[in-house]
Amino acid sequence: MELSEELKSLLPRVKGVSSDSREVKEGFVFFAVRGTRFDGHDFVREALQKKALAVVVEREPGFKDPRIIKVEDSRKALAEFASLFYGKPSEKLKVIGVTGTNGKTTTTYLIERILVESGYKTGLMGTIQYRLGSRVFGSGRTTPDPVTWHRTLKEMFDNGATHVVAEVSSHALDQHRVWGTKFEAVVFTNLTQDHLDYHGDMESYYRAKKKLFDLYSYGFAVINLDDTYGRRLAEEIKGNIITYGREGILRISSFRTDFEGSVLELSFEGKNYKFSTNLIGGFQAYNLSAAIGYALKTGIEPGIIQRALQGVNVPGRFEVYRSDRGFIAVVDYAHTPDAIENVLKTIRNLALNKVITVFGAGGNRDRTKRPLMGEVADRLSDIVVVTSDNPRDEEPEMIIKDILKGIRNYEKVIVEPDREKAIKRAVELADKGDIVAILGKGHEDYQEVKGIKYPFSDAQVVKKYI
Ligand SMILES: CC(=O)N[C@H]1[C@@H](OP(=O)(O)OP(=O)(O)OC[C@H]2O[C@@H](n3ccc(=O)[nH]c3=O)[C@H](O)[C@@H]2O)O[C@H](CO)[C@@H](O)[C@@H]1O[C@H](C)C(=O)N[C@@H](C)C(=O)N[C@H](CCC(=O)O)C(=O)O
Ligand SMILES: Nc1ncnc2c1ncn2[C@@H]1O[C@H](COP(=O)(O)OP(=O)(O)OP(=O)(O)O)[C@@H](O)[C@H]1O
Ligand SMILES: N[C@H](CCC[C@H](N)C(=O)O)C(=O)O
Ligand SMILES: [Mg+2]
Repeated sequence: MELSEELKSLLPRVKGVSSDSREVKEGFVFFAVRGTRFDGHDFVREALQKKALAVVVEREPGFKDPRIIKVEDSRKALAEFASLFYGKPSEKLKVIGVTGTNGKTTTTYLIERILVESGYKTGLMGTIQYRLGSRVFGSGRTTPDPVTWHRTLKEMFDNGATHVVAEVSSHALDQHRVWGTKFEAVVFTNLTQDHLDYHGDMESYYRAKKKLFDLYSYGFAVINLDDTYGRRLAEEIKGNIITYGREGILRISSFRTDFEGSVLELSFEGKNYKFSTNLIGGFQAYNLSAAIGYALKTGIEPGIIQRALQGVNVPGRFEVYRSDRGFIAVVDYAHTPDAIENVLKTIRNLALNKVITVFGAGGNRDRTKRPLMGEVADRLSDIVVVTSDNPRDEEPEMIIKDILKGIRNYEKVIVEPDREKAIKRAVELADKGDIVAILGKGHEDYQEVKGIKYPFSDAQVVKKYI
């Protein structure tokens, strides 16, 4: 989508860009976008009163002003304009976008490690934070609004970055948060149930993800062929695609994992490779394959890839804590049915004795995944402690009720809405050879209740009681 000459002609005089009237100052261009809670068009007058240079709307606000400019899609116009305002940073960098239900954070950390090991100054943007090396540029949404997105790319470029690896969420794609970005490569990890509260159904969820592969410009795509939607995507899009999986162009031939780490054997373009990593979990075969596929395609030496994979640290993903009472606790970010299935299958295989699972579900998120999470935890655990995650604006007891609907063996279930008490209880129940899985919050250092983020960390609580 091209911006109008009228809009482009403003650029030399623009002092700032925003879609939030509360941030507008003199000389800003304000973009009115319709959202889930507000309609930005209700704040056009406020922006004009604050001496905005121009106000971009999708529909006439019911009064005239020479500064009002009408466009077809104000979200796209906002992102495109922000990109121009910040000097089209994605065209000065190599931007790698990773999307999918699970594995985005892990895969971006893997690619960042490999690029840094190769000597590239590499930015990272995603769920945990936006950083360049140890310098943090922000945090918040997994993928931020368009102004934050393009500004952060510019700031990273100004600080010497040559590459930026970023998670691109389905919400972001649906809201055109990264519109106007040119990608070096785009990666699809998998698509399983999550965020149906927002997308409504899996088809819409898939269509949102697919935008990254058919509406954006990129050099090549890396797609998981062992995922149903990945296979469909690889068939539906045209372009330079590297598939990965048991039958991919990058073919996984074997994978072993235990508490010491994992070994992946694969073949790619007629050569066989063997990589070892400190990461643990059967599902890591796929995150590793996506990252290695990107690296090999861009000509990074296997020896450098191997060195990078030895020391990967993804906060809150399969963090292992050992007790001197002979059991292990694992803190992990799994908060969807598929993620819980994947992490508990690995834990089931590694446990010498019982598996005790502690988890809840986020409030103001997909309600329909809750019983499915309960069913998986029930099937793969010996004891299940159902507790709270981030209740947000919902009642914890109501969220727990939704989860219990998926559980059949009530004799193995303990309900404890207080997350610290739930973890304490699980650790007290653990015997030698057991594994206690504490799922859903991972790296999060807060518990969000009715708009307030109270300090809370699974890892801190585990260390207190283990
Ligand atoms: C459902 C959703 O994605 N909402 C995001 C979206 O808000 P929205 O478009 O619905 O905006 P709104 O709040 O209705 O307001 C509409 C417009 O009016 C403007 N406004 C509003 C008030 C006012 O006084 N003046 C004014 O101009 C707002 O600035 C906005 O532009 O755009 C906002 C600005 O970028 C985001 O902060 C907000 O994230 C909410 C808080 C959120 O919780 N989002 C989560 C679900 C999310 O985005 N998650 C994904 C995926 C997570 C993952 O799976 O990893 C993520 O990328 O983080
Ligand atoms: N490739 C994968 N397939 C299935 N499950 C995975 C995969 N990678 C990680 N997981 C599980 O999903 C959890 C989330 O992983 P990660 O944070 O990398 O995903 P994400 O896509 O960034 O999630 P989010 O969308 O919530 O930010 C992990 O803690 C692990 O339990
Ligand atoms: N512990 C969080 C993880 C989800 C966070 C992110 N994926 C989102 O949906 O905002 C929750 O279940 O609420
Ligand atoms: Mg993430």
